[in-house]
Amino acid sequence: MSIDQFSMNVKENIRDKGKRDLLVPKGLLYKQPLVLVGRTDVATVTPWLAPIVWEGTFEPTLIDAIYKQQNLTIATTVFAVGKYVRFLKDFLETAEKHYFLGFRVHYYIFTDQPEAIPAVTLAPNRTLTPIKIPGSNRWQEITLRRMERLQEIIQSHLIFEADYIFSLDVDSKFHGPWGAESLGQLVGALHPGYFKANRQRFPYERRPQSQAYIPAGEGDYYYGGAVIGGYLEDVYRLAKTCKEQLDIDASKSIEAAWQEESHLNKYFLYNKPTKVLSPEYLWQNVHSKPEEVKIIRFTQVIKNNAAVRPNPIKSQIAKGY
Ligand SMILES: CC(=O)N[C@H]1[C@@H](OP(=O)(O)OP(=O)(O)OC[C@H]2O[C@@H](n3ccc(=O)[nH]c3=O)[C@H](O)[C@@H]2O)O[C@H](CO)[C@H](O)[C@@H]1O
Ligand SMILES: [Mn+2]
Repeated sequence: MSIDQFSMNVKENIRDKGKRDLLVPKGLLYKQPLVLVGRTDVATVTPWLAPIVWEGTFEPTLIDAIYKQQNLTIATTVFAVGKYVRFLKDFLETAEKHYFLGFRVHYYIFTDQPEAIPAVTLAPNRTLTPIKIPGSNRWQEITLRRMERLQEIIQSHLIFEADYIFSLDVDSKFHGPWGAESLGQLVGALHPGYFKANRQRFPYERRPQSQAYIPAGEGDYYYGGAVIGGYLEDVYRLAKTCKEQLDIDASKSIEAAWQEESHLNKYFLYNKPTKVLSPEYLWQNVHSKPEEVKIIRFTQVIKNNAAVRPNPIKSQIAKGY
């Protein structure tokens, strides 16, 4: 399928469903939005005027009511290769308690062991499709290959089946509500290790030979590779671009500091996300919870990399925190 054909299919898909207007059910009651009252301890908007989503910046009753009317399907892709299948049970069980409750969610589990997917009871309107892929003896290969798989599945299936997509790390658990406030055209999440850091400290790729190179003095935020979301068309373009950049790097035998996460950061620098999720949506319990983080919605579980990765390397076991 050509890109033009693909874009047309996406547009048809959207037009047919008549979605994306923010229609509110008549008579819905919610707290008055006040122009002079809001979060003052954190930035709630980027310099390019994309919302940064924090507790207290949105009204869940209102947002959910708006988006429920759109009859959406949220595709959610998760990779569980090798020993990472052990994370699926908690991931799915906690997602069923907190993630897009009341919405149609379609999980796509990419794994080398479909038989090891645990039988978790899903709420009505929620389904799970296993997709068998080969294993690998390098964890870096598994994480970076996600971009290629994402591109393929969006193009071949998801544009016909879903309205939004999230790609999430499997070594994660939900602890608090994650709903329609996270939806947008192109969505990234702030990495919990760097939201207070000076941009000089961000672990961007710093070698000019890599396509993921970000020069000193540039960069907005450090985004985590564990959460990518948006419209299918936009995430398709992101995945396709990152995959191409990863291939160019591979042809020069260079691998960016944090694989596809480095390429994602490069992409978001020049193709800004339209919505940015605060670290509430990507937490790690190794950090003590600061005052600004009122609620933790999604965390990376503390894992013993040596025990779960096919090729643990000491220097890569901890990222600058
Ligand atoms: C919090 C966060 O933003 N994490 C990112 C970070 O390290 P992480 O330490 O979070 O990377 P990770 O080991 O969790 O790997 C990322 C994901 O790849 C999959 N996987 C990985 C290895 C394996 O053997 N089997 C398997 O299925 C699995 O879905 C996992 O969640 O950097 C990685 C790239 O270097 C990814 O960008 C991660 O998203
Ligand atoms: Mn992870």
